[in-house]
This record gives sequence, structure tokens and C-alpha cells, in this order.
Amino acid sequence: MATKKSVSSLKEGDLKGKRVFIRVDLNVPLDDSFKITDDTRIRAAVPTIKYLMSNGARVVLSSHLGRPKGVTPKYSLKPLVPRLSELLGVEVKMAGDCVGPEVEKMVAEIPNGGVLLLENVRFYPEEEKNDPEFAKKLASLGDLYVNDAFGTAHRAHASTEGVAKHLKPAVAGYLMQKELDYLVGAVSNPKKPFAAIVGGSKVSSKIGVIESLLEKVNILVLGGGMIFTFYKAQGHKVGSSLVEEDKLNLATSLLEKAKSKGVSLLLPTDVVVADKFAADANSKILFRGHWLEFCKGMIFLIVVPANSIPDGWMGLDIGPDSIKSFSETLDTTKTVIWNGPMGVFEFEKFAAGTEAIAKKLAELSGKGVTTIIGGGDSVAAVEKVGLADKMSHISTGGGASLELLEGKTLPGVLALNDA
Ligand SMILES: Nc1ncnc2c1ncn2[C@@H]1O[C@H](COP(=O)(O)OP(=O)(O)O)[C@@H](O)[C@H]1O
Ligand SMILES: O=C(OP(=O)(O)O)[C@H](O)COP(=O)(O)O
Repeated sequence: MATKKSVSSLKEGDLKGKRVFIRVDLNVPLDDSFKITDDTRIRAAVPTIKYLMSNGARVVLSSHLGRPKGVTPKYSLKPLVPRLSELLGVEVKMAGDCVGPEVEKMVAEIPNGGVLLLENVRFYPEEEKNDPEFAKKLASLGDLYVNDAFGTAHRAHASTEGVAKHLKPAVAGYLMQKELDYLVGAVSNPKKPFAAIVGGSKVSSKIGVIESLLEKVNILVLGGGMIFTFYKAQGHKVGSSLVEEDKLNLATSLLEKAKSKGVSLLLPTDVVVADKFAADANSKILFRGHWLEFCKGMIFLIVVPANSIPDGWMGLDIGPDSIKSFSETLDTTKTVIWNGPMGVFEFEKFAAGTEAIAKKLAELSGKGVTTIIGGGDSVAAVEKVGLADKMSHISTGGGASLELLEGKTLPGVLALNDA
């Protein structure tokens, strides 16, 4: 991929008084009371915004949050305004929409060095369809375009790709550049053995990536919500765990492909199951053929030999046997890329697998292994245990970093002007 023009090539003369439409990825995790639980992506967006502000630009910030279907108040970007204002040192104004006359009026009122945050761009289905008319409407809010949303660069959406066709120049922000510089270097010629750990809940978008990963890695470790599609494909009972029914054949062929390529593909041998998706769910572990039940912090052994998840129960974390075997395998690696938590780490009961893998990777970093963590929730999990600064690279993009690793060109990058 050709080197792309950078925001650093734009000077005060290019920026002063200009409306800069900047796409950032502020898709941060929020708790039930809309408190930001990890602000990594907001902090990562700050250098480019500050650069534009200090050169007198009028900054129009655009982002998505979550995957809303139409206007959904729970996915409003409003809760982010105080933290964004604090980090930027200005009062960030917020528009109630991302296109339309009201927004146009607010954009016209942005002073030099001021910032306006647009409402969630995914409130419009046209965004994900990369609708040309919608892209044009977004483009009408800026004189030039900066894309700093590395985490969304693998999506060809109106605000990440379509809009670049209408604004000149269309350049990469500092975060985008930093991510590409590090990741392209690290994954084009990785030190081997090279392992990928893939978990999380975006099964349908990430299971496809596994096929290409099998061409690149020596070891593939699967955890999180990813595993049950594989279990089910092998004929195991998965209870009410997360499963992508239409990916069962793909899962079978991936297992076969791993075998034929000589890639060691590790699935968890034990899982923590819960009777509902909740912090206070009843839970137990299928451990070496026995169910271990949690009870007020203690574990009781219930001698019920079993080798499958019973109906009405769902797998929400990997178990102790898996942690041990994953850790032993990771000890043999020289490069590890990790995307997707091993379990529902947001609930304490199901955080052990993710925390153990985070600790293992931090330990390996200290021994010279290259460790790359990507993805909003994976990074949040590593931050939660205070180990982010121990890793070689914390990437703001999970899917985006995996697609880069596959050797794909990211549409959000491709659309930018060449240097
Ligand atoms: N077994 C599981 N079942 C359902 N959800 C899971 C499971 N394991 C992990 N998750 C969820 O996956 C989410 C993160 O997935 P994903 O978005 O793919 O990761 P990232 O944001 O790091 O790319 C977390 O919110 C976590 O609770
Ligand atoms: O969180 C994101 O991706 P990630 O979970 O792969 O890191 C990005 O904001 C992209 O979101 P999307 O996967 O809903 O397009």
C-alpha cells in the first residue's frame, strides 16, 4: 500500500479557519450508567485534534459508538463530551445529529481552534451502506478530511471511505499513522513462533479472518465467544452459548485447514458456564470431566461426569485447565497478537481467563516477546489489570489489526491521498 499523506504535512496556512472533518474512533466501553470504563480510544485521538486546534482549524469530529439500528439514545456520544473536553482543554460542543441544517448551523459557528462533536454517525443506516448521498452530506461539513479512526479503518463506510472522495486533501491522522507504522512492520516479518489469540464476541466478522491467519501464524489460540461455533461444529453440546449457526461448516473446514497447514489450533478444554448473561449468574466449570460449582468464592466439586454444556447454560469464560495449557503454549512464542477477551471479563466471575492471559503476555513482553493487543474491549481488559504499559503495542483496532495481519488493504486507508 502506498504511503499516505499525513496530517503533519498540513501547516497553519492550510488549516487556519478551515473546517476539518475528522473521523475518529470513539467507540469506547460504557457501563450501565453511561460511565466510560476505558478511555484509551479518546486519549489516542487527542494528538491529531490538538494539532488541528493549535493550527487554527475548526474541528468537526465524527465517530460511531456501538452498532445501533437507527437512532438509539443508549448509543449517543453525549457521555463522552466531558472527558473529551477535559483532555482537549476546551469546551467541546455537541450536535444533536450528524447531518442536516441544524448541524450545518453549528459547524458555521465553530471558532478557529474550536471543536464540535457530531452525534453517532451510525444512527443513519446509510453510514454502513457507504451511501454516496450520505457521504456527500457529511463532506459538506468540512473543507478537508482527516481519518484517524484506525479501529474502523477496515470498514468501507460513508464517514471512513465515502467522504474521502469529496474532500481534498484527505489525509491520515497521527494515530492512524502510528498504528500502521508499527503493525505493518511487526506483522510483515514477525519473529517466530508467531501466535494469534482470537476471542471476543464478534464471531461472524472475526471467524473469516481465521482462514487467512492460518497462512501466517504457527499457533492459533481461540477463546471467548468464538469457541462455541467450533464446539458445535464438532458435535458437542453448547447449551445457550454464543453460536453462529451459519458458520458451522466454516468452523469445520478451519479445523481441517489448521491440521493440514501444521498450525497448532488450541480450543479451551474447560469452560466456565453460567445460567444467564449477568454478573450475578450462577456459574460452574466443566473441569476434567467434572462440574465444579462456584459458591461464595469457594469451589465445591459435584461429581457429575460430563463432557458438554448442559441445556440452559452458556460458556462465559475459559477454565483453569485451558489457562494452563494456553500459557504453556504461549511460553514457546516470539510474537503474539491478541484480539478479543477470553471471557465476559466485565463481570468479575468470568474475568479470570482474560486476566490470566493478560498477565502471561505481560510476563512474555518482559522476556523480549513482541506482544500486540488490539481491540476496544481487549485493551480495556488489559488496562483494567494495569498491564497496558507492559505490552509491546496497544492497538486501538481489533478487527483492523487482524485484517492488516491478513495482508488486506484497509478501505479507510486506501481512500486517503498518497504522500
Ligand atoms: N463466551 C462469551 N460469550 C459472550 N460474549 C463474550 C464471551 N467472551 C467474551 N465476550 C465478550 O466479547 C466482548 C468483546 O468482543 P470484541 O468486540 O470482539 O473484542 P474487541 O473489542 O477487543 O475487538 C466483551 O464485551 C466480552 O464480554
Ligand atoms: O470496536 C471496534 O472494532 P474492534 O472491536 O474490532 O476493535 C471498532 O470501533 C469498529 O467497530 P465495528 O466492529 O462495530 O465496525
